[in-house]
Amino acid sequence: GPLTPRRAAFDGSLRRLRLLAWTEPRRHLAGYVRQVRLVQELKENDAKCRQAMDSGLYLLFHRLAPFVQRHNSGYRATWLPAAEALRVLDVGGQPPERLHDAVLLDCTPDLTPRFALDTASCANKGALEAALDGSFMKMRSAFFLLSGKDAHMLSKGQALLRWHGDHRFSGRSGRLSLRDASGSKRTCPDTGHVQYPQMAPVVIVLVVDGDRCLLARKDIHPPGMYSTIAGFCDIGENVDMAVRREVAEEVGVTVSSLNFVFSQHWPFPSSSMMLACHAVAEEGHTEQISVDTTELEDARWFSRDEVHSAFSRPVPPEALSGWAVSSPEESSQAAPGDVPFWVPPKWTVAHWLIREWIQVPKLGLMSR
Ligand SMILES: NC(=O)C1=CN([C@@H]2O[C@H](COP(=O)(O)OP(=O)(O)OC[C@H]3O[C@@H](n4cnc5c(N)ncnc54)[C@H](O)[C@@H]3O)[C@@H](O)[C@H]2O)C=CC1
Ligand SMILES: [Mg+2]
Repeated sequence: GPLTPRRAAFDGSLRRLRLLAWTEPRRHLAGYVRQVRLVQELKENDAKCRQAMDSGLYLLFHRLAPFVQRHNSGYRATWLPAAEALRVLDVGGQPPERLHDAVLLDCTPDLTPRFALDTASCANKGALEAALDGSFMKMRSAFFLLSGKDAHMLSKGQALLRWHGDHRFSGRSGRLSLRDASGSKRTCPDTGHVQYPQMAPVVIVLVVDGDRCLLARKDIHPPGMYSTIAGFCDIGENVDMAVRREVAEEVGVTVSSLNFVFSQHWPFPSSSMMLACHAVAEEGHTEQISVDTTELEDARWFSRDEVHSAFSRPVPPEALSGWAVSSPEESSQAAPGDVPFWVPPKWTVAHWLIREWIQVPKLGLMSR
């Protein structure tokens, strides 16, 4: 029969997952309404948005690489005031009008608008880095080195800047389309056709069968890492259809029930909306996994104990740096088998889906 997605109501444990969503605490509710309404106004009013750029805060990028600074023993994202952003443009030999290339991200509780600006027009990246005392880092590295909040804002900024770079021309007329002041849409000058920034919906699912869960790896993954099943939604599908199809396609297992758990924006390789679920394997269909080897290198059942010990082992650093790879050439060269089984690092949906299952023993039975 049809699957019924349900919002899982795990007390307490779901609160930790909210770390990934960055919703404002309740006490700021009235302020929150003012915040979102201001953002909406800036999206609709070009003159007001350009004016807001003079007093905004900026995250800088260079050819989509986010600017980060050393902080304590790690790194942090840096919000520059408009005057600083203008100084950087000046160092890069660019006129102040370039500030208007920025895209609107959000605004702070004290109603300061925040933007992302790509300094790609400044050819000398090194000069900018020297002037700023920091560096432009590849997103794949920055995402895992920063706090969750910083990683989220950088991935949002990069996603929006990338979208503009990839959608410069109208799909209707082929002419250069025009962005609005906030960067929240592009309009075709001939036809008036409007395009909005897009995310691709992706389902990601931890399939469980009693006391074991199904994990898989691709050949581009670093050695030893097994993750959850994931796949892009086909056009016209809902979440349950996509989960059911992806699991059947990739590992030949059918699932009988499904809990939607949470969602996350994922910047790699471009913008995805990860819809994270737990699903229960259909009884009698769990013994033979048939792996689609065009997509996966291996898939197998892991016991709760195996997964538990994977969480308690430190992740090898070389494995971590190879995690978010996009092509086999980029992936780590260590031979498989050298590294014991480990799960994807924090800030990944896969990590939280697996952790949640470990911490809530009855999870797999919730909607049976
Ligand atoms: N944050 C996390 O924990 C994880 C995130 N992911 C992400 O989920 C996404 C989907 O996972 P896959 O197994 O690669 O998907 P998948 O199983 O759908 O296979 C990828 C193939 O789908 C096709 N495809 C259909 N629509 C597409 C679209 N809009 N963009 C790109 N390809 C599309 C392409 O032929 C592509 O080769 C990836 O972007 C991956 O980075 C995957 C696992 C864990
Ligand atoms: Mg897949």
